[in-house]
Amino acid sequence: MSSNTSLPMDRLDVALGERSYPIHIGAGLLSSPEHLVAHLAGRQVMIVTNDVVAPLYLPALKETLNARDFDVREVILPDGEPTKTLASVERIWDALLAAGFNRRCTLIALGGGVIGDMAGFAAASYQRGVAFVQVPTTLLAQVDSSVGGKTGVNHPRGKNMIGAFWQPKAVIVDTDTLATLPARELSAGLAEVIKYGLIRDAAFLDWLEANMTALRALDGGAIRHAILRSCEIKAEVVAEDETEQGVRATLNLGHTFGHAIEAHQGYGNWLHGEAVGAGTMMAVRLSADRGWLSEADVERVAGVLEAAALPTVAPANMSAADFLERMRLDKKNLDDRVRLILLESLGQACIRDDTPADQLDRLLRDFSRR
Ligand SMILES: NC(=O)c1ccc[n+]([C@@H]2O[C@H](COP(=O)([O-])OP(=O)(O)OC[C@H]3O[C@@H](n4cnc5c(N)ncnc54)[C@H](O)[C@@H]3O)[C@@H](O)[C@H]2O)c1
Ligand SMILES: O=C(O)C(=O)C[C@@H](O)[C@H](O)[C@H](O)COP(=O)(O)O
Ligand SMILES: [Zn+2]
Repeated sequence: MSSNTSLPMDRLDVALGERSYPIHIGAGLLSSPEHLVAHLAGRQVMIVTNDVVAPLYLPALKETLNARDFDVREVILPDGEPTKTLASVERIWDALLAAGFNRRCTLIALGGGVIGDMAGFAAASYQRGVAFVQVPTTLLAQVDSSVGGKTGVNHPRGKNMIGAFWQPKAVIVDTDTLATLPARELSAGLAEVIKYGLIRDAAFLDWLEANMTALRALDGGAIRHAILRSCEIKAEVVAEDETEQGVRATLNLGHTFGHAIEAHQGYGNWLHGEAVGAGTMMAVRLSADRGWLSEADVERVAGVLEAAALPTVAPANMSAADFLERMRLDKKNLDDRVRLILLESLGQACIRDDTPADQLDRLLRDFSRR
């Protein structure tokens, strides 16, 4: 732990050469904006947020930046996954142009993953690229979406189909913001936390099983450890493979199925983390069908997902054909094979495009029948 303010704080770095950046994690960081201010490119600052987060956290952030003489503007978008569209990004571009902001401006993404992904894409594309800082306020954004530079929007045919890799200048995680997060959203974030244990750290999975009650009760120590270990794993993977040529794809465990669920159900009806929960169960079942996991492993994963109050079955209204139609469009596919993230063991992921068609079909039918 490093501490260069009066607040206890952890610091990690995402090692990407000249695009490297810090992740600061601590309680109350929004009220001590030094870390944020250090990463603002010039005086022009555009805060991008939504109408749920704005009343909670925008006034204090604006006040501290105004007090330091920044030219602070804001865009307040409607809440939710349905607004993760190019039209919303256009609203951010419009606000930047209306303010006369130049290439030395900085965007601040204040909110969950939806805001972070859109603000990041607006930053990647405004005047061919300006700085942005992530201030994630959901657990999901604090453990996953704020780190790694995947930015973009949804297309009706598929999740995150339009976007760019564009790294933030810093990630500022104020764990106090989780106090206002609805329980359903906390569970959605836990899906990505569980993912890290499954793909890369069996000991972390053991720890999650033992600490799920504390996490759901927002125990400070447990939350801090979960965020720190998740960010460490994500930073490590991203540093190894920034643009998903290989190992980064393992961060997609459960997502091929999950993204199909989100798009098919209509964006926002199943939360991203909920769809990833069900999708993870499908990937785990398939890994067992392929002979890599035991039935006891499958039960363990179902147990930890259920303890996090996440779904472990697919939506009743989705057929195998519905799944396959969406899965064929997945960004990981390189030719006409479906590329899936599976588990060789709990804590060890693999990337496979050799699932026999009849085995995949049986899995999809089994999950569709539940
Ligand atoms: N870029 C990446 O690497 C990456 C990784 C994972 C997920 N994602 C994307 O992130 C999105 C999901 O992010 P999310 O789960 O944060 O959803 P979200 O951004 O919709 O936020 C969830 C809900 O919580 C509200 N909220 C945010 N902070 C709050 C707070 N502190 N108190 C009360 N309410 C608060 C939001 O307004 C929203 O209603 C999806 O679009 C997903 O595709 C991206
Ligand atoms: O950072 C990554 O890489 C991930 O895959 C993290 C995922 O949790 C996240 O949902 C991501 O947005 C999915 O990316 P996509 O390329 O499958 O759209
Ligand atoms: Zn995800």
